[in-house]
Amino acid sequence: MAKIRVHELAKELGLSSKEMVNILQDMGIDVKNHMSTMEDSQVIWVKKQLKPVEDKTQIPEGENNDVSVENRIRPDDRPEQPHTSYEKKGKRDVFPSASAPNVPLSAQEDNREKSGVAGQNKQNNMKPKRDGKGNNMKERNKKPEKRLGDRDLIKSDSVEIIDYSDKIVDEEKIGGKIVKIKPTKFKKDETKVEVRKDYSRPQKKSKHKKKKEDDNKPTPEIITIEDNITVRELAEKLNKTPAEIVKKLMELGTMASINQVIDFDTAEIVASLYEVKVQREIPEEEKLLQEIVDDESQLKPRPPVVTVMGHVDHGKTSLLDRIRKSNVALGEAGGITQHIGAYQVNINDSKITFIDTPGHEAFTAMRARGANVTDIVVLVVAADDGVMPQTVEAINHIRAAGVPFIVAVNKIDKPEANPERVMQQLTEYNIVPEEWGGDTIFVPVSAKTGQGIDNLLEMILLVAEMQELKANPDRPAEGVVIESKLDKGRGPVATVLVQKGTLHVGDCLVCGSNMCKVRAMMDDKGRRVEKALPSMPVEVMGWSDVPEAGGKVIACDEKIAKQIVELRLNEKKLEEQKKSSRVSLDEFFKHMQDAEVKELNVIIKGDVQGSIEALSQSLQRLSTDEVKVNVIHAAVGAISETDVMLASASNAIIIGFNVRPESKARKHAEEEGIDVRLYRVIYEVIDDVKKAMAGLLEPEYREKYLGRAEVRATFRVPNVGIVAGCYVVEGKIQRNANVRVLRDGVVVYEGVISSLKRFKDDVREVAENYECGIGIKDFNDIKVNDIIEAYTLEEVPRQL
Ligand SMILES: Nc1nc2c(ncn2[C@@H]2O[C@H](COP(=O)(O)OP(=O)(O)OP(=O)(O)O)[C@@H](O)[C@H]2O)c(=O)[nH]1
Repeated sequence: MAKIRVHELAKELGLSSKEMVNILQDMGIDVKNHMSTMEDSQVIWVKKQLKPVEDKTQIPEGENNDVSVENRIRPDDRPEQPHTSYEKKGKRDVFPSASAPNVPLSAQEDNREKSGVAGQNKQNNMKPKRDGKGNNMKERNKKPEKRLGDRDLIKSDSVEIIDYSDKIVDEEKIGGKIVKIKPTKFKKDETKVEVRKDYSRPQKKSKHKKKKEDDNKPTPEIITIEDNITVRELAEKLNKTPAEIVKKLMELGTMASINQVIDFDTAEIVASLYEVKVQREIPEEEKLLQEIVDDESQLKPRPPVVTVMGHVDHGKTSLLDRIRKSNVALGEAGGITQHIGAYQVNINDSKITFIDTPGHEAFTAMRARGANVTDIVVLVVAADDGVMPQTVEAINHIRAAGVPFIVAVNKIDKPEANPERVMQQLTEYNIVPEEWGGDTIFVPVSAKTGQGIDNLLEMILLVAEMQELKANPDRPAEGVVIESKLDKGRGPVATVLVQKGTLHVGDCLVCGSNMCKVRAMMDDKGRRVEKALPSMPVEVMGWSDVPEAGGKVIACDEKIAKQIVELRLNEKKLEEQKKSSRVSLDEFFKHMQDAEVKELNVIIKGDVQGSIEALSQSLQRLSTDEVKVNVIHAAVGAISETDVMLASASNAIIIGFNVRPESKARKHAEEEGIDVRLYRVIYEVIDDVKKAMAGLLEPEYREKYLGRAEVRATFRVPNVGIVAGCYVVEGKIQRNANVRVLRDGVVVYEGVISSLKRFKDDVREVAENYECGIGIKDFNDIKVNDIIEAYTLEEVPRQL
């Protein structure tokens, strides 16, 4: 049965997959997601429903300047039809029908008869059956126009309808075949329409075969599978033979052997062919550790977690120190603060938690590990220096994370301070102060004198209030490791920022493949504490090993913790064997086809601002309806480790234009599997990205010269052809090499070696100054004195 996937149909109709799924579900068609498949008859019906009504003048010029042919709008020149609720203005019906939908059925019938398409109509019990027997062969053999999406429909030799309904109220002509449609809802149980592609007479089943089928176990209604399953296992679950499943997969265009592993989505599609629902088996870890869903009523306000970012020397550390010390100076018990990676301050009965490691390295490193700890960012810009490269870098990091921020204009005590200039400069990055009509809070401060610090803290609380930051304190704790170290006296120690629940001494924690029975906890002032509430940083002792910074911490039962650690250790081993699955330009198209990626995030580093801007604009202009190119960061300078971290956190590729990665960054990129591409010509970048978007990015090949042989004699070998008796004059000749035949310095043929022999023996290689017999595939015009040049093609990785 011809199938079309929802995302294919969406593409054809110029809709996003999500829109298509929604529309189909609204129409009552049973589709789960973009990978779900639809029957021919459903596709035709849907297309009819989505038929546009406007004429070509309604298509705005340049509305769709998409490069892909499928997305180009073609005017619909059919008669006007009534609007349906699913009409899309400006989108053409890409399935031009030969039949006029508004023409009465009888008239269509006539047309068909005239065109000789319809053949004998057979009444088969209550199933009106229409086939093409006796049809005009010309019509049948005529190659229909090929269009994406309906290729399967066209491919069929004939289409036969078996409709159990009383009345057929619509029909469609496909590639010379008539399909009758009953436009009822297409929910599986409701529809009774079956479309058969096979035009041959239905074969009677042999009694023997029928009996065998009867013996078969019934097809289950629902099966449960994990993320992957072998074809054999799937067959067992579906009570089918593995061969049948292999065949089904082949029909779907997937060649799989019985023992091959297929993914969940593919298995789901196969199962849907038998109308079997598929449930995902819950992973072991999820079974052990069920996520606690907090009820809205249990949530209580929690302090905001703040990170300070900005350009080097603009005063991040000074500001953090000033805030911490001024807070201690306010007479808090506990005395001198100690550095544990984060601290809390009290302002008017409210608390603010500051992450004590300034800069976007820490911020993005956390995010790269999936830990979004920051609620608010304070962007420090020195009033005497203005916006600098790292300021811009920080802005991009903040935006990529989608975190609200406040601008602290620092060093206002300096005579040369010019806060207005900072405000002006930031407008270039769409950061506009509130007093100028924008929505960003700017606070002038001096970390040196303490001026404006209280105001800054109040503004932080204000932003926090607007965010309504809440957490449930009455549940087992969850948090994140901010810093960790191996302490000589105390063993492995980690600063944990509690995010949900309350952490108690004596709790059992897991973090990665580490466990901790909390022995003792210290707050940021070095005092022992028994418990830690949400947004509170505490130093935790009792770890089995040093947990990784950025690691997620979960409190649970000790027995469960042990099982989880064991599971994770096993997974870690498997992970190491697997290759990283990060987005690379080469793989982008594959992901895109799977509709996993619709956005290509790009980081651009270049030598001069001008070329970066040009490149950035050109790349963004490549965005189409389906694929968006996002330049998440563009800056002057070498590719740094933080760029790699940002790429890792945002699943981006890095484009270096006339710059190289720093050696640390290169190493990091390799470890993380980040695609770093270096270019010297702008159009090459654009070309590659374009190709990746169109799925055409081929690896580059470089020719590697092997050697030359001179033809000294030729022999005719029966059943083989002409073989050249040669002498290797330079280098070597390899059996698997590509060759070109040179005659008087001119290439007369290029091909591959079909045989390489030393005397009577087949050999893999013949070295310089040896004789050999060379046969060239599909080439017999070899002559004495010809030169055979051998070379191989080496794939040149496009990365780095
Ligand atoms: N006059 C004046 N100097 C300041 C102020 N804030 C910081 N400084 C000085 O600026 C210099 C840099 O301050 P830091 O706090 O180290 O800056 P940073 O941004 O943390 O720098 P890195 O840690 O190197 O990125 C130091 O000499 C500070 O004393 C301020 O408000 N006024």
